[in-house]
Amino acid sequence: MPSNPVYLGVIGVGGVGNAFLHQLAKLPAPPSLILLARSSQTLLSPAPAYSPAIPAADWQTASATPSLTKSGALTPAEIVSYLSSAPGRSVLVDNTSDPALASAYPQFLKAGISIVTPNKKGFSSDLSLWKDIFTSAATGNALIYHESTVGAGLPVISTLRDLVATGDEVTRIEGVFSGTLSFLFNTFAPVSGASSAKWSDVVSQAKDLGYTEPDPRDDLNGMDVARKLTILARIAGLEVQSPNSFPIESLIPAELASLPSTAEGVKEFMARLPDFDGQIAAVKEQAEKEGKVVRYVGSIDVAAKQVTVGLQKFNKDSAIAGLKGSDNIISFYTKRYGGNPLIIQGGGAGGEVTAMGVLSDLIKVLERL
Ligand SMILES: NC(=O)C1=CN([C@@H]2O[C@H](COP(=O)(O)OP(=O)(O)OC[C@H]3O[C@@H](n4cnc5c(N)ncnc54)[C@H](OP(=O)(O)O)[C@@H]3O)[C@@H](O)[C@H]2O)C=CC1
Ligand SMILES: N[C@@H](CC=O)C(=O)O
Ligand code: NA
Repeated sequence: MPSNPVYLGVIGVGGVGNAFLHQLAKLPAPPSLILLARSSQTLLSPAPAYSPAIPAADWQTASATPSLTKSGALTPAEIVSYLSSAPGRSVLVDNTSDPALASAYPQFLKAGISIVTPNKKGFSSDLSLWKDIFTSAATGNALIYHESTVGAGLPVISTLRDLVATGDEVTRIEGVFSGTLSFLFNTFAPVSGASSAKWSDVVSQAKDLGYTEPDPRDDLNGMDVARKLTILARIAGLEVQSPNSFPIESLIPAELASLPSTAEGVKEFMARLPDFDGQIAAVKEQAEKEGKVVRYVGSIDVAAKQVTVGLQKFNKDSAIAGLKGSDNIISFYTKRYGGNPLIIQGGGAGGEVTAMGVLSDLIKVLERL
């Protein structure tokens, strides 16, 4: 056993969680995976030995291993207690989008458990939670990394933190922040060639490709973009109270806006969405008449303390109009970079690229613990 062993708890085995576990298994010396949970099941390495470890690549069959302990869902307090009693430092990887787990991060951090996550909820809900997370990390001497909360694995958070830490002045951040909405508009309203794709079909495709949030309405209503901008604005120094502090343009048809936030609600939404394909087709046609394409963008004007989220029309030869697939493009305007912004571009959604951001954060934690 290494002299300073690190123990790992992973929650969530969906598109991102599954890709993360497979990437983790390929590390030359992965930390010991001792807790693996999904919504209703938990697998544990039995205490007090915290051994054997759960095989990350074979997690789907691991629950049949007699030497591992199986249980239902544990509370955050039970997970804190289990991980903090491990015979070494421990790290929680939250691959869910659960707000309740995110609001328990301070408990983990105060107990010295570091956190790595693509879950935006902890960093983009009330400002008080954001502050509590970072003060709790300092109190518990724990680390917290969340690169994949913006731009999936693209180095967006680390770049912004580096700009700020080195004393640059960030004046504006703008671009395409949603892999789902990028894919939808790039497919539905491409710059070259005509597309006969129906909006609702492309939404189903984005869901099947693992680009959407667990509830795709969180992408279509602009909230996912608003959460990402809230995170970036806070790192840039703005005290944004919540993602509802600024107007957000929703692409959800008004008739479907009050469906419940349940699995049945998602099902009904997807089933009825084709009835409203004409609404977004009209937006596309209006842009076409002007020789433009429509795209969903966001921007933060740091000096004016203003955040905007919504549709805009773009000339067909612009960088934003020409994006492909699920690409994000994020431009940082700063004092040092002057009129030519620092630009980050590439795939901004999907299990593999998001897991890469989570795993690279974990590697940083392992190096720094
Ligand atoms: N997909 C992407 O492209 C990107 C995703 N992200 C973020 O990554 C996170 C995961 O996304 P994704 O993998 O696509 O989502 P999925 O819906 O595919 O997976 C979610 C997983 O979380 C589990 N889960 C949900 N709630 C709980 C809970 N309370 N306790 C334990 N497990 C729970 C689910 O359990 P069960 O299996 O039982 O249903 C499932 O395994 C989200 O926060 C998302 O915003 C960030 C960047 C890009
Ligand atoms: N649903 C999100 C996933 C990444 O954050 C998106 O489409 O960008
Ligand atoms: Na990122």
